[in-house]
Amino acid sequence: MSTSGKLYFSAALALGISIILFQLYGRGWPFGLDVPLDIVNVEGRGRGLIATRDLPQGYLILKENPLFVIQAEDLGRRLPSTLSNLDKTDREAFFQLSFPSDIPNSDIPEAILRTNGVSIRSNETAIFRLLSRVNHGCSHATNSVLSWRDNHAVLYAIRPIKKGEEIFREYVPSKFSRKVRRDNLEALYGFRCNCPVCLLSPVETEKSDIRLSSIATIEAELYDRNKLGKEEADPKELVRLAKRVWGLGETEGYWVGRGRLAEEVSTIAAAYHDSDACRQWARLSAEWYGYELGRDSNQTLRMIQISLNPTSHPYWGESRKKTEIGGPDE
Ligand SMILES: C[S@@+](CC[C@H](N)C(=O)[O-])C[C@H]1O[C@@H](n2cnc3c(N)ncnc32)[C@H](O)[C@@H]1O
Repeated sequence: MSTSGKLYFSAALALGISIILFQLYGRGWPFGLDVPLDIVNVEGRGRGLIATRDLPQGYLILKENPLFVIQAEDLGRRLPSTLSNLDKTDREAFFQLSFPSDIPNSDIPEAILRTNGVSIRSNETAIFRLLSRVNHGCSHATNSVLSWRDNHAVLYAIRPIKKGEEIFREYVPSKFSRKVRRDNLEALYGFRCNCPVCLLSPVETEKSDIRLSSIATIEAELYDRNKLGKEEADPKELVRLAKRVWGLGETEGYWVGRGRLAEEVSTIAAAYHDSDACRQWARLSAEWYGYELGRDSNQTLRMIQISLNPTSHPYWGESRKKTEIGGPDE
């Protein structure tokens, strides 16, 4: 090979290796974002992420390693050493994240952490370059779900997202009236929610509030596990409640938690010995866990396993009564 050929080959090899390393370490494409997202200013919410093309339901929008993970307690002592252990690029990325404007300089690091920290396990908070840019959206504004795997976070599209749409996730559950949601967010995160659902007209807000409050009340009753298998529990009534929640969620456009809801009904079916219903509800649950948490998530795989073998359900035959529950379409 000629000298110029060797040079050309080495340059191409070096470029290839650097691209692979960037991908592996989740830093993204060196000349821009390697994800179908852009960071833009959004009215009333600072900066946010928008989709740069249509994303289908269940799409893995982002998979990201945190800049760091920190124990939530005793932050004042841990944060300075955590930041000084970061390399220069990561430290700069941290200081580019947002924080309230009225903060004295000495409090900025902690303010950045509080504004952008994502709770990943009980008592652990993580900071991300990109995921920390996702704004909160209540109810049907939420179009993505963030979950934590062993050492990285994933963000899935819970519904199809159009090119130019902002990506929202729930910082806290939003099955409350607008006033309660906004007060919660203000108390916990220090901002007044300006998501599209909180900006609905008073008439639309009232309708949405009624649906969300009903979902919360009915779910609380449904998830009261003690009811399962008790003599007084009426499995058909529990399934009716689950279908009611599903229907209200459909009208509201609020789909977060459908994997768990369908799993609950598969559990009722298992407890009351209805293998057909258990199989069908477990299949539905696997489908929705797939959208929310990924098709390779433990939850999805567990529900696929149950759909293949309903009697392997841990609650199989828990009740002495045998009852036909019926599938999702009945
Ligand atoms: C994790 S950061 C999200 C990214 C941030 N908007 C930015 O400019 O980098 C959280 C902060 O964004 C703003 N924010 C997020 N969701 C919001 C919403 N629904 N309404 C108003 N502000 C919001 C608040 O200032 C909040 O403290």
